[in-house]
Amino acid sequence: MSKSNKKDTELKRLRAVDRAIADLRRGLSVIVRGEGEASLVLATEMAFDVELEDLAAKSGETPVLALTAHRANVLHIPPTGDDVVRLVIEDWMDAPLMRALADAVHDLDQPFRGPFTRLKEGLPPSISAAIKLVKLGRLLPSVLASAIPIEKAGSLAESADLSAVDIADILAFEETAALQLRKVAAARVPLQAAENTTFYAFRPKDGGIEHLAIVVGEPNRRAAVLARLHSECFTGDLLGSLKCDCGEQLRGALKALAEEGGGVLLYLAQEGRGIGLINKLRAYKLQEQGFDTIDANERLGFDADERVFQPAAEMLKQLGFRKIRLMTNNPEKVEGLERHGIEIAERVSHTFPSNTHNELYLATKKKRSGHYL
Ligand SMILES: Nc1nc2c(ncn2[C@@H]2O[C@H](COP(=O)(O)OP(=O)(O)OP(=O)(O)O)[C@@H](O)[C@H]2O)c(=O)[nH]1
Ligand SMILES: [Zn+2]
Repeated sequence: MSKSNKKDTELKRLRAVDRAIADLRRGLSVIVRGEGEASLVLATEMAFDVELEDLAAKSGETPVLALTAHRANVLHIPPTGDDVVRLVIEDWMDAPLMRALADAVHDLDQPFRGPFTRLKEGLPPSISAAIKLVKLGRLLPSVLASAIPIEKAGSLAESADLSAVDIADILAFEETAALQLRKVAAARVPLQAAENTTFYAFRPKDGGIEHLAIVVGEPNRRAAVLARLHSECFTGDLLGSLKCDCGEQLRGALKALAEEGGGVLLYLAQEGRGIGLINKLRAYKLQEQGFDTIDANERLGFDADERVFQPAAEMLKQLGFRKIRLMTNNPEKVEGLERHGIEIAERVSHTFPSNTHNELYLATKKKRSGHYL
């Protein structure tokens, strides 16, 4: 395949995933196609009567409800050995119950009816990929899925005006988007903490999720450059939430970079460790109920940390920073960057005093996530 054809194909694939995400977020069903099998899927949190009727009408089948193994465990559904667990939809299960199965916020005030019947054999890869797809859309990781014959997927997509996306494209999405990142804007923005500062905006070629690199001063690219990877935190960065240490870490990093005379801060669109702001607020609600930051993520069905570090590595490389001194307490950031070709010459501790609201959060990161603190 020629270089330009390959690029066209990659863009088409990114676009197919992006379109499917947009539709799922609107409560529309989409087709996920695998090798010889396909599913029509709907995000469970968007399942109301109308959407469920539409799903059944289009597929001609009763769907199954798919959850992650984390979420199934919380619902006391025994494991199946797969990452995704499917439940049979029974007559007594209505739309509010289905949504409540996906959303842990009501676990304590609405004890679930049951027993549930789970399907133990033959998990279709299209359902696992659909869970990945709703996660990419920052929705709760649960779908309603009906099997459709693969040979009918194309005609159904056309006749019902549905998005159709291949499993392989969903699985490759984050990596492809990261490798397609390019600088689309650069401007000097003097900051209180660092007057000589330039912002670079990176955007994948398909117009997907944008990230920022903030270069302070004049970093010496021949030496290991002081660097910080900061995941977006609307509550902490902008509003000074006391539940986390993000605001202090952000401002502290800029100050340290200025004192050093040069360095780089990546501001990554990975709100809530990659689960998105709405899901982070759901996790905070669970934290009000007494669960810690990791259990809250897992009760919602997510992993403790859903971030990938390829976009960060790609931005560093494009800016000419191949060797860095990384300000972090998180061993996964060090490993994640190294895996993608960035040399970490040194890990620089990046700790700030706790307050009464974030004490437990910081202690949990140390105790359960292996953070150096
Ligand atoms: N899901 C979830 N995300 C949170 C919570 N508290 C903070 N965050 C998010 O966690 C991210 C903070 O990440 P970082 O500042 O990179 O922190 P870190 O992974 O602890 O690593 P270092 O600060 O580098 O040591 C931001 O995206 C926050 O929105 C929480 O309780 N739940
Ligand atoms: Zn935060």
